[in-house]
Formats: sequence, structure tokens, C-alpha cells
Amino acid sequence: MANKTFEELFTELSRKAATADPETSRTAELVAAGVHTIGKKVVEEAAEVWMAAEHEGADRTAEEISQLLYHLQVMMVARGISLEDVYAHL
Ligand SMILES: N=c1c2ncn([C@@H]3O[C@H](COP(=O)(O)OP(=O)(O)OP(=O)(O)O)[C@@H](O)[C@H]3O)c2ncn1[C@@H]1O[C@H](COP(=O)(O)O)[C@@H](O)[C@H]1O
Repeated sequence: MANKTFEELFTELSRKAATADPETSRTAELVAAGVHTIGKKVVEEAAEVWMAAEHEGADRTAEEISQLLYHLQVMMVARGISLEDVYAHL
């Protein structure tokens, strides 16, 4: 019972970055702040995934993974990288 898929989230974030107000959209706020700020969030969330996996349960770890995926997608949007650009390397 997912709220949305990875692809659906990317479509939503691309639209938010292009049209939303940074005052009300976290995505627009992060994209406006830039790659340096987003990069720090990616590293922070990656560390939280690691800590949750070592010390907490599967649900908490999944939540942290969702936050890492969100911030990775924000980084993609900020750098103009598409899903296809990434999938080409999988
Ligand atoms: N999936 C997410 C999502 N995951 C994580 N986050 C953000 O990441 C934060 C989690 O990181 P932290 O716990 O470190 O939060 P924090 O400490 O307040 O962050 P800092 O401001 O201190 O850096 C959350 O508070 C959210 O701001 C997300 N923000 C938005 N989304 C989804 O993105 C879509 C667009 O959201 P908006 O751009 O806000 O409209 C919506 O579908 C949202 O559900």
C-alpha cells in the first residue's frame, strides 16, 4: 500500500521545483537553496539510514530510506538529471 512510486514522486518533485513556492514546498525550498545544501541533506539522510539499519527496526529503517530517496530525487531535479539518466547506469 504505497503512497506513491519512485517514478510518481519524481514527476511530482519536477513539477514542484518548476512551479511551487519555496515558502510552502520543501522541494522548491531545497532546489532554491542549491546543490551544496541538498548534498548535506543527502549525506545526513544516508547516515540516518545506516544508524537505523544497525540500531532500529525495519519500519524505521524503511522510513529513513524513503527520506534518502526523496533527497536524492531533489538532487536529480536540481542538477537536471532524469530517471533515464540514472537508470542507464543500473
Ligand atoms: N517525500 C517527501 C519527503 N521526505 C522527506 N522530506 C523532507 O525531509 C525532512 C526530513 O528530514 P529531517 O528529519 O532531517 O528534517 P529537518 O530536520 O526538519 O530538516 P532540516 O530543515 O533541519 O534540514 C522532512 O521534514 C521533510 O521536510 C520530504 N519532503 C517532501 N516529500 C514529498 O515530496 C512531495 C512534495 O513535497 P513539497 O515540495 O514539500 O510540496 C510530497 O509528495 C511530499 O510527500
